[in-house]
Order: sequence, then C-alpha cells, then structure tokens
Amino acid sequence: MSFDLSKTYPILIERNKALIAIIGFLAFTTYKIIDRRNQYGRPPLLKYTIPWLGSAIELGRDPDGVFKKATAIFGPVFRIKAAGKEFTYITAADIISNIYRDAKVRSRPIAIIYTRLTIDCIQTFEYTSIRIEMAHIIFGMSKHLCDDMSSMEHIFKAHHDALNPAGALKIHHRYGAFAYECIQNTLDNLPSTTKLSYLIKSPAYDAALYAFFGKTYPAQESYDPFKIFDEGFIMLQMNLPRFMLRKYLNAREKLIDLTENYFANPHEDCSEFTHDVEEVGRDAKWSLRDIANFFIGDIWALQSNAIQAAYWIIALQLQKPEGLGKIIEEIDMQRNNWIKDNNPITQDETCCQWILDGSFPLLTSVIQEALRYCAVVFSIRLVAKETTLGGYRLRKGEYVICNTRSVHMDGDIHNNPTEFIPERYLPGTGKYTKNGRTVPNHSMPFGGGISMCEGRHFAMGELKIFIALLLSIANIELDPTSSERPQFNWAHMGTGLLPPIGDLSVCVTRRSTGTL
Ligand code: HEM
Repeated sequence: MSFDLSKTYPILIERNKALIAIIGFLAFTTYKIIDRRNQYGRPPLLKYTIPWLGSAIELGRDPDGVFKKATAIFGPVFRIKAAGKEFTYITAADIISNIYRDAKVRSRPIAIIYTRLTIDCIQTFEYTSIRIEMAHIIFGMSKHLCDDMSSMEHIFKAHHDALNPAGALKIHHRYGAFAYECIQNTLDNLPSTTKLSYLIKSPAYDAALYAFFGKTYPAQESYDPFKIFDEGFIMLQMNLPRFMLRKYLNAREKLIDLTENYFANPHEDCSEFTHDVEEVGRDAKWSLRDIANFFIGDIWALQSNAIQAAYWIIALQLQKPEGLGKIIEEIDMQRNNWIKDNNPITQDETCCQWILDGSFPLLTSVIQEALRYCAVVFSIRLVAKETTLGGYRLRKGEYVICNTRSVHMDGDIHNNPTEFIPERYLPGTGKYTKNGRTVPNHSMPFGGGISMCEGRHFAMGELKIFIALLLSIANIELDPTSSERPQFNWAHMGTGLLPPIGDLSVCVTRRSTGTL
C-alpha cells in the first residue's frame, strides 16, 4: 500500500486546522509568559521596527541623538539592539564610575576563548578575558598563548608598568627628536597649499613608531597595511565571517610580517619600553610571530587615536574665528622664556626639553577639549555574576557598555557640549556638576578602570610636543578658496577618536622662528 503525501498532508491539515491553531496559540502564549518573566526587571529595550537590524540605522545616522533620546526616556541604563547584537548601555557618570571601580580587581578566567561563562570571579564586572579575546580575534595572537593566562598577565603587567609616567617621559625625549625631523621632512616635500591630513598624518605616524621601535622599524612600508587594518578594526572586533574580512586580515598579516622581520633583526635603537616588553615575551619562550602579534596591538593603540587627535586639534582650532593665534602666542612665549633661562649654546638634542619644561595651559585645554569632543569610547565589561544596576537586573554572561561620550555630551555637566570651546579646561574654568554634585569623571577620553588607556601619559605629552613643534616650525592657515570641511566618521564609533571624513585645505609656510 502506498501513500501519496502530496494528497494526504493537505487533508490532514484541513481536518486539524482548529487543533493546529490551538497548539500554535498555546505555544505563542507560553513563549510570551516565559519571555515576560525573563524580561522582568531587565533594563528597558529601545524600540525598533526591523528585527535583526534593530536600532542600527538610527545609530548610524545620529548616535549622540539615539543615546540622548534613550537616556531621556529610560534613564541611564537601557538596552539597544543593533545588527543582531544587544547590549546594556550606561550613560551616567556615577554608574560608570562604579563599574570602573569594580572591574579594577583582576579576575582569573579559567578558560578564555569562547567559554566566557566559566569565569571564577571575585568581582561583578570582568575585563581581562575580553582583552585576551580581543588579542586573539583582532591582533591574531595564537589561541594556545591566549589560553596561557599566566604568561598573558605577566606581559600585560610589564607593558602597563613600562608605560607609567617615568617610562612615558623617556619615550617623550626620543619622540621630540623624531617628530622634529619628520615634520621638517614633510614640510620640505609639501606644496604650499595642501590637505591638512598630508601635513599631520605622515610625520605623526613615523615619529611615534621611531620613538617606540627606532628607525630600524619600516614605518613608511607599514603605513598602508596599517591604514587598511585600522579601517577593518570594528569588523574584526565583531568577528564577522572570514570571507568578509579578507582584505583586513591580509593587511594585518603584512603588518605582522614587517614587525616579525624587525624583531628577527638587530634593533638596538628601540626604546627601553620595547626592549623590556620584548624580553618578557622572549623569556616566556614566545615565538617571534607571537611577539610581533602582541606588538601590532601596541602599534594600533599608538597610532589609531593620537594621529586623529593631532588632526582635530588643528582642524577644529583653525575653524574658530581666532584661528591658531593664541596658541602660537603661548608657544612662542614659552620657547623664548626657556631660551632666556637656559641659554642653550647648541640645539637641544631632544628638540623638546623646552616643551616638557614649559607650562601650556591653553594648549593643554585645547588638547583636552578635542579629546572630549571627538572621542566615542565604549568600555565593555562582562557581567561575571548576576547583579542589579540602576535598579535593573543584569544576567551573568551578558555585556555592559559604559558610553563615556554621553557624559561628555551631557549639557548639565558641560556648558554647550556640542560646541568646541578651546578654553573649556583652563584652570579654574569648569564646574562639572550634576544635580548639585561634583562629577569627578566628567571627561573620560581614555576610558577608565582596569581597561583605562595605558598609553595616556605618553599620549598627552606626545600631543603637546607634536603641536608645539609643528606650530613653531610652520604657519598654517585655512585655504580661502576651499569650503570643504571634515566631518566625523561615525563608523569608528566606540574605539576612541573618530577619524575625519573629508579634509581641510590649508596654506602652509615655514616660520622664521624655527625651533631650538
Ligand atoms: C589620544 C590618544 C589616545 C586615546 C584617546 C586613547 C584611548 C584609549 C581608550 C579609550 C582605550 C580603551 C579604554 C577602555 O576600554 O576603558 C585605550 C586602551 C589602550 N590604549 Fe590608548 N589611547 C590613546 C593613545 C594611546 C597610546 C599612545 C598608547 C601607547 C602605546 C595607548 C595604549 C593603549 C593600550 C595598551 C590600551 C589597552 C588597555 C587595556 O585593554 O587594558 N593608547 N586607549
């Protein structure tokens, strides 16, 4: 006997329509009840219409607006779904500060990659496992090394210690000399009207690499692969399928090849920092490839933010009615005072002692303001045990994101937050209060807590040196024939300073003052 299924199914379905409808209804209701119970006490979810995309389109269009709207509706803790991923975001300075404080204690993840729930933690919010996972996914560090917690923690600690203020100062001296040389070389080869990015990016990139690695590092050869790798950073972080990442993975391989080759050959001209961290890797019997993988993390951290900061400081200041005039006045005054006091007979070989010795309140304020204005930092933490935050229930294994930009753009804390105000951080200027209480962490371009930028001491000095040298050597003005203005590239949201889309046309001439 044989059944003709094409005839039997429709009959069965026809006869049991009512039963199927009841089962469907019960399943849907049960799902809804369970879901509602699971959602009970959970941070509110920002409404969206397209299922997988969530709020991605609105976020792409106006991220500041989305976070402002969600904070106004729900308060400072809420969930946003975008591109299939859902995170809880925190937008209040005090709650962010609590999370940073909590996750400052180091945890001991047992097994790291892809097994985030097996965490033996003493704190509520965990970060180390995320850093190690990023080292694997983004910088390509081998899995066996990432699983070896003790050697990873050892090198992280050495790295952290070597970038303390005293360590950073040693690199500043090297940086000053290289920045002076690279700016001079760039000026020799630039037409008098040019794009601001040509003036800033290449000398800032080369000088930082030479300061850390010495001139044996192939800085110029590494620039193109670095740029492509940096472009793909967020896609690598999202761990998209490999075929979508091919271009970025190839660029990363090229950067690792160059770096491995550098470590394979003599490089005595490197900084003490590079020497010390490399030695920890070698002592732990890491391969040269692994050492190179680790250091491309540094190269990315070194280059991705500081260059953008230098660019925006000049670009934003040039667009103010007063231009660069007052900053140049401050720089010239400091340099002249230093010459008077120190009476140098020959050129200071660091090229920057007068900058390190000097006091630059306006320049420092401009740097801080550019960092506040252009940084979009998402500090991510793993919830290591069930907890409540801002009155909402967080589940173990989910992620929370501290959105420090919401604090930077909070009109209660910062006057006219959407405006670039160069004098904002002059001593004695800001009050930084909310609801009558002081907000100590009002500006967090370097993140905070355990994941706080380790290079911040170097970065602040680096920017001061670069801008002071550049403005001592070159006269930069807006090109009156061009109306092109750079805009933020929000596609890089979350990792630090936004790069520009578009550029600024500038007229550049040499100043007669030069430098020391
Ligand atoms: C203006 C320049 C810079 C800015 C705005 C910046 C910003 C940041 C931010 C926002 C983070 C993540 C913080 C968090 O998740 O809470 C970070 C991490 C880091 N930065 Fe920077 N950075 C800058 C320059 C540098 C430099 C020059 C270095 C030097 C090597 C550096 C090394 C690092 C390292 C190693 C980390 C990882 C820390 C960790 O995961 O524990 N950064 N930076």
